[in-house]
Amino acid sequence: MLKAVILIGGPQKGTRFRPLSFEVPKPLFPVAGVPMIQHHIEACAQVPGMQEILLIGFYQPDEPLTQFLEAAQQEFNLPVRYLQEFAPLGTGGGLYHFRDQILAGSPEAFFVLNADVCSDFPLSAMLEAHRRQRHPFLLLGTTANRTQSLNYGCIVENPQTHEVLHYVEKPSTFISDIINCGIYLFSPEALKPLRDVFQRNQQDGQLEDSPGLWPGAGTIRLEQDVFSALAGQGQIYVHLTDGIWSQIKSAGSALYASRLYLSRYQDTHPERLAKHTPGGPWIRGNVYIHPTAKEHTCVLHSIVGWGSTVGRWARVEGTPSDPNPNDPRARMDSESLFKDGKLLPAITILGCRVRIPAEVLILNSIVLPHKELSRSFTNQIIL
Ligand SMILES: Nc1nc2c(ncn2[C@@H]2O[C@H](COP(=O)(O)OP(=O)(O)O[C@H]3O[C@H](CO)[C@@H](O)[C@H](O)[C@@H]3O)[C@@H](O)[C@H]2O)c(=O)[nH]1
Repeated sequence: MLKAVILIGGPQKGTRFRPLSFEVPKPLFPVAGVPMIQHHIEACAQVPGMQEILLIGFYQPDEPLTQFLEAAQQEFNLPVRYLQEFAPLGTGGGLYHFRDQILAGSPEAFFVLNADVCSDFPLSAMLEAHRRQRHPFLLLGTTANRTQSLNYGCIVENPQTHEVLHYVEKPSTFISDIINCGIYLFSPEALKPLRDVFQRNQQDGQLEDSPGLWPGAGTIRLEQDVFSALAGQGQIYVHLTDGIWSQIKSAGSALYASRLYLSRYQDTHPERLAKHTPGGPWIRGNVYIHPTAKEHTCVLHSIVGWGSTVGRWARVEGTPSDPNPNDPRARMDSESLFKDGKLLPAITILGCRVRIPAEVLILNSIVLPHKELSRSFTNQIIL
């Protein structure tokens, strides 16, 4: 029997996702037409023996989250429950705090997934690898180029055994081009080192300063406190993948992730892709059309918030910030909005209930919710 835990964080996280995260918590933001974590849940539900999926985070369980959980339980015929941390306990604190719930029913192993990643989730392959060796920790790893690797957890492996010999979270200089995907398979024994960190934290008192995290003993950073500490001791292994994978940190990366998932829909969900119908729009590429959308305008490389309207013959356009197509190891850059005091050209984002009149151009701009524009704008943040 297996379980899965999805780490969904909380309201202080996902600030690079504003203004989109004002309307809906980031883990529920639609990517390729469905909430971001629905892709995770679908992948977990397909693994034979999956018994339960637990979401751990520090959001208040509000209406959208409750509705999502109910719908997911029905669709996948599995318990999908939310466990709320009393404070931000870090990526490992919630796992330790809710250990009894995770281990209830004695699962053979449990997956742990960061909510803000897009992947084809090779969970069955990870399970096979785990069953061969039964090590406490199995990390999914992929490659990144030298510069971009510094934005991730970096893994030095033994290429023969795939043991993790050295792990550094977001190093300041190059360590390895193998990066941590934030997708793990843990055996029940993995909770023992978490208990050791908890007990050490209790003895040592005040934790070293970790911005945004609760300063109590219950806070555990999976990456620094566990992976770095246990690397080279025969407990942590890496499973390498060259499948699709990207982080979803900003609106630009959500758009890129949508593209990756849409390209998989041909195989996984052909019913979600728009088809050409007589008299309907001409469909080029892999397209998801929201049932409420009416097409009579040009929207490119943009995210349009709920309830927004774009007038006829208007053009809403952004500049995609996709990884360099000429570098097979390139990943999304952790984008910053400004360079040398200037707004960088990026995707256009319309917050919710924005009104764009007919026949205007909105280019490389971010429009905050509830704005009614009366003219064209280029390279602006409209407050
Ligand atoms: N429940 C809970 N979840 C949390 C907390 N803090 C973060 N998370 C969740 O844990 C995941 C990781 O978040 P970050 O702490 O922001 O780390 P990161 O910068 O995304 O880096 C992590 O992911 C990379 C891959 O995307 C890794 O390369 C890196 O090593 C690390 O694991 C996200 O899904 C986030 O919502 C917390 O206190 N509580």
